[in-house]
Amino acid sequence: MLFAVRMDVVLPLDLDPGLRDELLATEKAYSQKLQREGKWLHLWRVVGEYSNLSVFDVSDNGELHDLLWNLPLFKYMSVSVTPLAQHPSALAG
Ligand SMILES: O=C(O)CC1=CCC(=O)O1
Repeated sequence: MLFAVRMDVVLPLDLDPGLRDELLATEKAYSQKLQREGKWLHLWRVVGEYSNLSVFDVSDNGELHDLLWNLPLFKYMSVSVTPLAQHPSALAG
């Protein structure tokens, strides 16, 4: 199942710089592991915002929920999820 996910990140201004660096490094490693596993298909920066648009390929809603819940930055994000289906006019699926 494919899902488009938008993540908007807001880090507290007073977040300890060491903790911030550690969180970002952990987030990067986590996302790259899921990309290598073929679960996180696309990861795009939204121009001008601390946000990304991503596409996930997972088995069901529960797997997506768990992947998102375990994002190291999850507590600093707003997340919106859009389930995707094939478009009948699409050349590539
Ligand atoms: O920077 C972001 O958009 C948050 C994020 C998601 C995966 C990652 O590595 O950073």
